[in-house]
Formats: sequence, C-alpha cells, structure tokens
Amino acid sequence: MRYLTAGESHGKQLTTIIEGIPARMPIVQDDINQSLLRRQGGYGRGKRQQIEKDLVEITGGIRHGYTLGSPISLVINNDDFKHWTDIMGEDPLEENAKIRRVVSNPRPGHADLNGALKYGHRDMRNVLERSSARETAARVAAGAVAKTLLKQLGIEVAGYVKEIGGIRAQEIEGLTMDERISRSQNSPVMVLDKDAEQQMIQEIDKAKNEGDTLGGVCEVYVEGMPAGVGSYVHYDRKLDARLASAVVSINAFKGVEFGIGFDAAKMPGSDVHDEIAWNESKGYHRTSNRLGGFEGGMTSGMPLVIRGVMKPIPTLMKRPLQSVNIETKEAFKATVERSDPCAVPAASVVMEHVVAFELAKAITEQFPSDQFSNLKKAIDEYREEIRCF
Ligand SMILES: Cc1cc2nc3c(=O)[nH]c(=O)nc-3n(C[C@H](O)[C@H](O)[C@H](O)COP(=O)(O)O)c2cc1C
Ligand SMILES: C=C(O[C@@H]1CC(C(=O)O)=C[C@@H](OP(=O)(O)O)[C@H]1O)C(=O)O
Repeated sequence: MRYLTAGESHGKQLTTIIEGIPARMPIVQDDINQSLLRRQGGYGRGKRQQIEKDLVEITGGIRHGYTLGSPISLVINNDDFKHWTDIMGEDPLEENAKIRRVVSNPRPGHADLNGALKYGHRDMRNVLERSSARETAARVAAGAVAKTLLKQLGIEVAGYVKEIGGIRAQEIEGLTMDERISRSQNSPVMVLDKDAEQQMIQEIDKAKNEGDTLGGVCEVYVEGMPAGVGSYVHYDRKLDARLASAVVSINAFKGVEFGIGFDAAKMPGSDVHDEIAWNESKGYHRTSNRLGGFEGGMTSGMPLVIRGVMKPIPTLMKRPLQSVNIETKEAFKATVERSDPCAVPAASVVMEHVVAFELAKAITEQFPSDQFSNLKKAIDEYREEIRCF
C-alpha cells in the first residue's frame, strides 16, 4: 500500500490516491467523513476551520460500497478557495503579481525560507501553500480507508491528547478500547483524563489571549495487532522505525516514543523489559507492556503505545518572531491575521490516521492481499497458528 496527496492549502482542492487496498473490501464514505470532521475539531483551532467543512468525494476505486482493487482517489474541496481565486487561480500575468500578494517575508518555524532556497521560489507562497498542514486532511482520508481495513481485521486504533503546554493527562488504568475512543471523542481537547481537560482548556485560552501558541504530546493506542508484524531482517522493514518516520512526517512533529519511551534512559533493565508468559487462552504474552508493543522491529502482540511530540505553532499572533525579507534583506517581525493557537487535539487525529496507514501497509505486505476475504482468512489462520506455537 502507498498513497500520494496533491493540492495547496488555498487551492481548489486536495486529492489523495491510495494504491494497494485489497479488492472487495466493504467501505462506507461516511466513515471517512467522520474522520475528517474529527480532524477539524478540537479546542484551540483558528478561524479557517469555520470556513471549511471537509467532506470527501470518492472519484475512483470504489463502487457500490466495495473497493475494486484499483487505485482509490479521494477529493476534498477547499471552501476557502473562493476567497483566494485572484491569488491561487490561474493567472500568468506578471503585472498581477501585486494581486497575487507575493510572499517575500519567510516565517520562522515554517518551510518558507528553506523551500525557497531549495526550489528557487522568490514568491514563498509557492512553498507555504503546499507545506501547510492543510495537507493533513488528505492524509486523514487515506488513514480512514486504512482504519476501515484494520477494523474489519479486528484491529482498533485510537488517538488522543496526552499533554498540552506542560499539563499532562494521568494514565487511567483498565480503560477499554471503546472507552478510549468515546472519552477522546467527547472531550473538547480530545483527552482521556477529565481533570487534565479543564487545565488544558485554561492553558489554551491563556496562550490565545497572549497571542502565543502551545505544543504537546499525542498518543496512539492500538489493540488487536497480532505478534510478528514487521520484521527484524532489514532496517526498512522494522515496523517501529516506519511508524517513527510516519509520525515525524506530520507537520510540526519533532519526536516519537514507544511505551515508556525516553524514560527508559533513567531506569535499570529489570524495570524496562517485558517478561514472557504463556497460558492456554492467550498463548504467549507479556506480563507488562513497557516497550509499547514492539521488540525487534516487530509487534509483540501487546497493545501498541506510540507518542509523538508536536512543537508549538510557529505563527504567533501578538508575539511575532524576527525574520528577514528576502528582497530587501531588512529585518521584520512576522505578523499574521489568523493562525491556530493550539492544534495538538487535531494533530492527535492526524497521528491516529498516519499510524493506521502504516499498520495496514505492513499487514498487506505480510499476508495475501489481492482480495479482502483472502487477507481476512490468512490473518485468522496466522492468529491461530501463533496461539498454538
Ligand atoms: C493540524 C495542524 C494544524 C496546524 N496549524 C497551523 C497554523 O494555523 N499556523 C501555523 O503557523 N502552523 C500550523 N501548523 C504547523 C505548521 O504546519 C508546521 O509548523 C510547519 O509545516 C513546519 O513544519 P515542521 O515544524 O515540521 O518543520 C499546524 C500543524 C498541524 C499538524
Ligand atoms: C487549513 C488547515 O490548517 C492550516 C494549517 C496552517 C499551517 O501553516 O500549517 C496554517 C493555517 O492556515 P490558514 O492561514 O489558511 O488558516 C491553518 O488553518 C487545516 O488544518 O485544515
């Protein structure tokens, strides 16, 4: 499986093309829309989300509610485009450059300057339009298709917020998967811990009033992955490594950890590793899950626990960062009209979908996947095989 996306933030639309989804898999368009709507929500979003209503149009690869095995193409319109036709529409005339509002002021913390240097764009709108996290809508659409596949194989993926602006959600023992999903989806900041929720809202409001922004940590929790998905034989087949790459590829994500993650550095080995046990009903399992469900680049059969850290949004409303105009070389402060004060809740939805895509990809590589029924049968047989191993 693989996917590509195309489209600019204020252009006409975003397109996703997904290749490798098995044929004859049932799929519901509204499930993709639910994922898109979740990504648009979350406390701390800016004014753009009031303009957009992300709904997917299926333009290829699905017929009468089933996948065909051919590439799936999905389109999401940018409703804001109607306000940007002069700037983003087709207009080759140089004298209209003013109308196109050429961007010569690179914003720190964005792709603007590095992208301009690399591609030679003197109008950095050509960089920022594509490097914008608007593209994550197209990625969520791809991930929603992957989630549909996983769910029908008994694998559930939940994404939620773990930390915002230094406020950390407490771990709640014994939550079921359904509780994780419903708690996060019924929380304005998409967090499982109700006490932390109120504090996070206060911190976001404070940052917003001060014209500042907040980052945080998102967690993705996965149940139902059989042991042995991924591989130890090559660096590029290690599933944890692939997930790390996918998570850091989300805009503004700066790091990843699995299970206890960076805390492992402070602990002795006896407190870090997960001991192996066996019983008739579960087969092999671990008595703890500190390593977050991965050993040797493969799943261990325990729930996957993956966290990603998001830096605070770089566009600051009242505390603009210092930069340099690329035409005049004069210093200026990067002012803006609109930006998200905190997009960590929305980013938790993006991370959930990005993780789902990598898991579905690994599964379809490992098991026969031309037809969905064959994939399902193969996974069921494999689960039984490893239970009796
Ligand atoms: C869901 C989401 C929404 C974002 N919204 C904004 C925003 O409104 N303003 C902004 O300056 N950056 C926003 N960002 C962050 C930028 O896209 C990101 O900092 C930029 O692409 C630079 O990428 P890098 O931090 O990965 O280097 C958002 C990121 C995500 C994931
Ligand atoms: C459009 C989205 O996020 C955008 C991501 C983004 C950025 O720089 O990454 C900047 C903002 O763009 P705008 O200036 O158009 O408001 C966000 O709104 C979205 O998530 O759908």
